[in-house]
Amino acid sequence: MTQLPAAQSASQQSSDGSRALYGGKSTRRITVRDIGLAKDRGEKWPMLTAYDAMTASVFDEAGIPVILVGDSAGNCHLGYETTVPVTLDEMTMLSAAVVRGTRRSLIVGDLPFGSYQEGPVQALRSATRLVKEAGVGAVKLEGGERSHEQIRLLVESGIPVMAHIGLTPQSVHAMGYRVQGRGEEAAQQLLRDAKAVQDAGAFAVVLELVPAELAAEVTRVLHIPTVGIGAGPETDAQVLVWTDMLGLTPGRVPKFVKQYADLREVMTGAVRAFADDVVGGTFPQDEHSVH
Ligand SMILES: Nc1nc(=O)c2c([nH]1)NC[C@@H]1CN(c3ccc(C(=O)N[C@@H](CCC(=O)O)C(=O)O)cc3)CN21
Ligand SMILES: CC(C)C(=O)C(=O)O
Ligand SMILES: [Mg+2]
Repeated sequence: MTQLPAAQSASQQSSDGSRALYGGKSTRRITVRDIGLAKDRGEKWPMLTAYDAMTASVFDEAGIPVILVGDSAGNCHLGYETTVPVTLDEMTMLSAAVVRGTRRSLIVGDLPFGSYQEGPVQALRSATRLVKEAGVGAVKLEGGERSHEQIRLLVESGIPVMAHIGLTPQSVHAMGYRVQGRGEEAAQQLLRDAKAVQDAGAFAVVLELVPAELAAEVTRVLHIPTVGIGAGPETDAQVLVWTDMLGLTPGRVPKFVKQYADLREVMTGAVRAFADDVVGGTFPQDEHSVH
């Protein structure tokens, strides 16, 4: 039996930030339990999507505690128009790559459209693939009251579930990409959805494109963490699609995106410099050659 050094066990009981999800000392893989404890401490945390091992390794090394292998891979990685065509085979392959590229981040795999809507048994079969074949620590699925039986069976089976309510993009053909929870009736429905996923055992819930005041109320009422995207500043966590926040997504991005870099411009400049060098005969030079 290895004994914990005294200094380490003392620091784990302190409130000096050493246990923080972001900026903390621990190098082991983060668990859903750690996520729950962060809410009790009032600690906010960041989440980003990733769809490949290399990008995920950057976020892991930067200390991002939770990485979502989102089905936004459909439009951000695989070239589809929406998330609707994404298959469970595709999500399994991308999730496995993200797990392989990371050491500390909790990896959440998105269940794609059609892989859980038939019912709890189908949901369990699909989630089991992401856990066994890809190695994710949790799965995410869309829907509040309508998905509570799926959430309950997964959680009873030992698979942690992140729920996702408000705008649920897999339902784009039914609801469009519109703000959810506006008006008294829609706000009551969102609150019922939030309580339903918490009661079913979800460890966290994404609130997408809901009014900031309503997201704040849901965050106060729930004991599980809320993860906002277009849901104002009061949620326990914030998530963005990585290609949006780093300026790689072509064309228009949603209004809730803050762009922290312009990777499309950086990459275009570098690629043109390479092409100019090749055409002009200035690459390769002697240092890039073998003799
Ligand atoms: N690149 C990307 N970023 C995302 O955030 C994202 C995806 N893809 N794909 C999956 C879902 C779909 N999401 C979306 C898609 C469109 C809007 C959108 O058009 N929103 C309008 C506001 C609409 C309204 O006010 O009712 C906007 O201008 O922000 C929002 C979220 C979020 N997710
Ligand atoms: C936008 C987030 C929450 C998502 O579900 C995705 O990236 O697929
Ligand atoms: Mg998704």
